[in-house]
Formats: sequence, structure tokens, C-alpha cells
Amino acid sequence: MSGNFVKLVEVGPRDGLQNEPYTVPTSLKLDLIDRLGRTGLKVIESTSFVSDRAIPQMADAEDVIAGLKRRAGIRYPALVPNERGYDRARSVGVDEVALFTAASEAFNQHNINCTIEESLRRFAPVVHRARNDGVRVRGYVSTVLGCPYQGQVPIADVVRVAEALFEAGCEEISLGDTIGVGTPRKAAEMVRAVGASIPIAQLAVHFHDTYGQALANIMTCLDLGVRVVDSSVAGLGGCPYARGATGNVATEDVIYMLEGVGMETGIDLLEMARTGDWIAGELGRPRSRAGQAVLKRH
Ligand SMILES: CC(C)(COP(=O)([O-])OP(=O)([O-])OC[C@H]1O[C@@H](n2cnc3c(N)ncnc32)[C@H](O)[C@@H]1OP(=O)([O-])[O-])[C@@H](O)C(=O)NCCC(=O)NCCSC(=O)C[C@@](C)(O)CC(=O)[O-]
Repeated sequence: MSGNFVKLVEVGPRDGLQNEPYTVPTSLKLDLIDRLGRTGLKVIESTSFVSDRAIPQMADAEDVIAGLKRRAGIRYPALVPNERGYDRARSVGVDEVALFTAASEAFNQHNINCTIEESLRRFAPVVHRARNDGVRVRGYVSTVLGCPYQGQVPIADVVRVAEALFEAGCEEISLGDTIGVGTPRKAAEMVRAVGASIPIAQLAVHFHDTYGQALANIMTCLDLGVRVVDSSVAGLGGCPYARGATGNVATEDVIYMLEGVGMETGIDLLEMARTGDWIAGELGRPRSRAGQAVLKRH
């Protein structure tokens, strides 16, 4: 990966939609993924194979994957919490999965109903099978800068969980500020600590923008060498197990900032702004700041 190229992982169709209060039609999800695929994105996290009782919005995961109009050069990963999710994902041809756990026990219990250790035990056979199947595996660590139930999360806990996922075989570790409470110095301290044992090229950052800190946090992490950033078109999202947390940082805002500091994403900002404007309209959601400004100029 070149020094000034930043890979954006678009999480809008999954993280962005999972908390929508009404059922988003599968056709709308597919339309969103297709439009995102025209912007230059190379990774679009498309759905999750979780319990439909836990997350009703993702109940159509098989239909979403089966209905994708796959474009060459784009990867369409999906979240799986356990082997059952892996089986479901594989049954429709998913070739990249993301496992997810947290640095906070309390959050993990609410989110996936088990301890951190149990989650890691559940992941072991998934990673083993994925390796045999040639399936790429990403690992998420949630609550890296704070937890809605426990409050402060010690950095040592983040490091321990990130290392466990990495050693288990996850090729990329995404560090999630699930409730968007982080600020730049804390984010830097956390990334430095994780980066001491995991190559920085294999770390991604995943900021929610609850307190408007996401861009500042991302910039700080870029200065430390991070080159993979998760974001969500129009800033869609919010975690069902983190009340009050708003969406991910908006993809349009991230692209605008990166272009401004001379970094490349390979993504067409105007096309992304149009996509953000369209989906925000469909869902009755606010637009991203940069997206709106770009559209006004054109
Ligand atoms: C993990 C479980 C399944 C445990 O849920 P559980 O109730 O502890 O599991 P269980 O094994 O006892 O199974 C209970 C029922 O769920 C079914 N089940 C079991 N597994 C599956 C599956 N894969 N797909 C479909 N169904 C499944 C299973 O078959 C059974 O059905 P029943 O027999 O009662 O009818 C549940 O808690 C769950 O699905 N949680 C998902 C939570 C979630 O998706 N959260 C949002 C994603 S994480 C996130 O957003 C953060 C992130 C990644 O973006 C980063 C950040 O911002 O920090």
C-alpha cells in the first residue's frame, strides 16, 4: 500500500442500516450497494449473518448477497458472529467475513451474549474453516475508547483483544470507537499501543461521530501510519447496543479531508456525495456536511 493511499471500507449497508427503525427493503439495500460500487470503493461491507431476533434489519442477509451485482475488483464482506453465521454466509458465496467482539465485557454481553473469551472460542473454528476455504477474515474490536455500560476501557484490554484476534488469524483488525467518545490524543495512545504488537498496515480505524471528533481522530491515526479507514455514506448508522451513539463518520467527509491533505482514495467524491444525498433522502436522514457542500458547487 503506497504511503499516501488510504483504503476506505464502506460500512453503510451494514453498520449504517442495521439500526434503522423500519425495515429497509432488500431492493433498496441492493441499490445502495450498487451505487456505492460506482464510486470507486473497493470494499463494501454488505450485511451481517446474525440472529434476526437480535438485528431484524439484517434478516435478509442471504437475499442481499445473492442479489449483489458484483463488480470486478470490489470485495463485499459480511459480518458473522459464529459458525452458524459462517455457514449461512458461505451458502450464498460470501468470500470475506468479519468477526466481532469487544474490549469491554459488558458491551460484549449485550451485543453477542457472551464473554470476550467465549467469543474468541467461537471464532476459532470459523477462522480455521475460513483458512481452508480461502476466505479472508477481518476482526473488529468494539468499545476501544469507551463503553456505554462500563465507561472507561483500559487500553491494555484493547491490546489484549486485538492481539488475540490477530493471532487467531484475522488479517485486518478494525478498532471501533463504537459510541464515538474518543478524542485525538486518546485515539493516538490506543493506536500506538495496539501498533506495538500488530503491524500498522493491518490496522483499521472505525470511528462513530457522536461528539464530532471522528475526523480529528482519523487524522491523528493517519499521522501514526494507519491507512485503512471505515466510514459510512451520509454518516448512516448507530449501534443497536449503544444508545445515543450516532452513525459512523460520513464517507463524503473523510474523502474531502483526505483529498485536502493530499492523500488518495481512488473514490469520486461527487459520485459519493450524490449517493449520500440519495440514500439520506430515501431514509429521511440528514446529509453529510461535505456531501452537501460538494453538491451545491455542482
Ligand atoms: C451472536 C448471537 C447469535 C448470540 O445469540 P444467543 O442468543 O446467545 O445465541 P444462541 O447460540 O443461544 O442462539 C439463539 C438463537 O439464535 C440463533 N442463531 C445463532 N446464531 C445465529 C446466526 N448467526 N444467524 C441466525 N440465527 C442465529 C440460534 O439458532 C437460536 O435460534 P432459536 O433456536 O432460538 O430459534 C446474537 O447475540 C447476535 O446475533 N448478535 C448480533 C449482534 C449484532 O449484530 N450487533 C451489531 C454488529 S456489531 C457492531 O455494530 C460494532 C461494529 C462491528 O460496527 C464496530 C463498532 O462500531 O464498534
